[in-house]
Amino acid sequence: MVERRLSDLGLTPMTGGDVGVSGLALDSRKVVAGTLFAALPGSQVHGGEFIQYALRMGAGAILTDRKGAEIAATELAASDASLVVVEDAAEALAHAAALFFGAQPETMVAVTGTNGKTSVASFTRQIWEAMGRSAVNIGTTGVEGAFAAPGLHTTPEPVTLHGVLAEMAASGVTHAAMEASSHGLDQKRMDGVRLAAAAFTNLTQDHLDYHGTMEAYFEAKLRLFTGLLPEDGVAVVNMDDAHGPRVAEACAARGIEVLGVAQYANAALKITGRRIDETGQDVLFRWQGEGRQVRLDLIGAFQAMNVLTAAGLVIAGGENPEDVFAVLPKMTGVRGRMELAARRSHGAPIYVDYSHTPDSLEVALKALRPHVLGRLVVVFGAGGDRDTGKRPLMGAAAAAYADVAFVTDDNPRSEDPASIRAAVLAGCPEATEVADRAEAILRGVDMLEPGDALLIAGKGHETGQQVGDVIYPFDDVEQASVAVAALEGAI
Ligand SMILES: CC(=O)N[C@H]1[C@@H](OP(=O)(O)OP(=O)(O)OC[C@H]2O[C@@H](n3ccc(=O)[nH]c3=O)[C@H](O)[C@@H]2O)O[C@H](CO)[C@@H](O)[C@@H]1O[C@H](C)C(=O)N[C@@H](C)C(=O)N[C@H](CCC(=O)O)C(=O)O
Ligand SMILES: Nc1ncnc2c1ncn2[C@@H]1O[C@H](COP(=O)(O)OP(=O)(O)OP(=O)(O)O)[C@@H](O)[C@H]1O
Ligand SMILES: N[C@H](CCC[C@H](N)C(=O)O)C(=O)O
Ligand SMILES: [Mg+2]
Repeated sequence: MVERRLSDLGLTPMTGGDVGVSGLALDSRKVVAGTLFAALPGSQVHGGEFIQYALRMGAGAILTDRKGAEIAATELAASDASLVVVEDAAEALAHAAALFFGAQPETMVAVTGTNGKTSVASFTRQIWEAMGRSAVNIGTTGVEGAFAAPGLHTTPEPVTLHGVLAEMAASGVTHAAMEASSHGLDQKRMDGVRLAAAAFTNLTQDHLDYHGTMEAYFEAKLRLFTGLLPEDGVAVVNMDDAHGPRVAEACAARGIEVLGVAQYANAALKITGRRIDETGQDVLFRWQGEGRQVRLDLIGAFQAMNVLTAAGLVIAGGENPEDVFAVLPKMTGVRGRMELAARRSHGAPIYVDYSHTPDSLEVALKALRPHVLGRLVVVFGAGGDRDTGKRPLMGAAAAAYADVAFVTDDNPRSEDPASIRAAVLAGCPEATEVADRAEAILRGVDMLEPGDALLIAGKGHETGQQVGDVIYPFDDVEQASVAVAALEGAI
């Protein structure tokens, strides 16, 4: 078993010796003899409350802040475990985890923003792979690519993160693109990652339950550029977004090179034209003033922005731009993002998309509109135990950009599903309420006529419907086919 001294992890004990620790844990329930337990402040409770249990399980060292040390003062005084007290225990843990596990892929990039992180991370990995690199993307969909692991968090906590980074580096992965969620940035989950580049996609309303205000939400995202990206790193910034120029300014103030991406504003990588067709789009863009054309088999202008943002990250990571542009036509859509899930026999398509914010619902519906001759139907809901303010705004987006809307459940979690639906319906009073998601999908599919299209929004790649603490198996893509088969009698 690997043992590392506290000093090798950048930690100086206040009491006790420079002991060796055999593992790291930020959850007391995972402590075994010899572990360093990091007692971090939480949103519900301070981890200091659990120091007593960690000590009972044989923790060799405790890392915490002054408050944590105060909470467990009696137990700590009675224990011979080493105690490290720092101002910011989460940050210290992130760096300690990076040192404990040691290796990470040589080239790592990160992407933040309200929408598009998973898509950009996946396209970045796809570009690297098409260029012959051993690459992964890490985020909402787990670890995908040359190394696979299931995901729990969009940005995993540092012990899990660095454990998996070291494993993938040992197995030969050299390139990784990861999602930086606002929770992850705020909780310093990825402070120990060495970044070559970082991207910003956009900022619109989400997660105000956690951050309180849009400004605090933005500040959390900005940390990627002001706190994590080193000065020799490159920032890839969507200059069309209202917050893009602020990200660029913050980078410039630190001497960080900015590579802008845009379709409207000025930028190094700029989309200048687009022709859409049934299966995708031909995109004209300029790179440092020179025009180019690329074919993308992806639906939606936003996907072209995501692909170019990924191209920017790969270029920023040191690859030759010509080689990068040459592989862009190979990009395939990300599971559950504008995925063609099924078709009625008369041709009407059914798309599944992970839009679960007001902006992404609007973006997804607008992206489909030019492909639809008849009516655009949407089935959607809003998650429980999440930002409540976004519910009527999602309703309003559906009312404005779809012709017919069904409001249903999407992971009500601990909340009363009917009141979530009522909050959504406040924004789209003409929508039809159908509590059961399978039934809502069936009704959406049933009403499709030739020329119509259905968007099933909100769950994307998810395979469960969480009601209370129970996750029932549920897959929108599968339900789309089930509905078509049920209606057309061909299972
Ligand atoms: C709101 C939030 O981000 N919560 C995360 C946070 O928990 P917390 O601050 O609420 O923790 P707490 O319950 O107050 O406990 C404080 C500390 O005591 C520890 N503890 C707790 C109980 C115990 O018995 N022993 C113990 O040691 C906890 O591990 C924690 O370190 O730290 C925990 C440990 O890392 C996370 O598991 C937990 O994620 C929860 C489960 C969660 O749902 N997070 C979501 C909202 C999230 O992070 N989402 C973003 C993506 C969002 C997006 O962009 O769409 C993500 O990156 O996945
Ligand atoms: N660049 C973009 N601008 C606006 N909307 C987008 C963009 N990219 C994707 N979307 C929309 O947002 C949805 C989620 O996309 P994606 O999973 O890539 O985002 P994410 O940031 O990883 O989300 P999460 O925070 O839940 O992990 C998509 O299904 C699509 O509807
Ligand atoms: N990462 C997002 C996922 C939301 C997906 C949607 N299906 C929901 O449950 O709200 C969140 O935790 O807010
Ligand atoms: Mg994601």
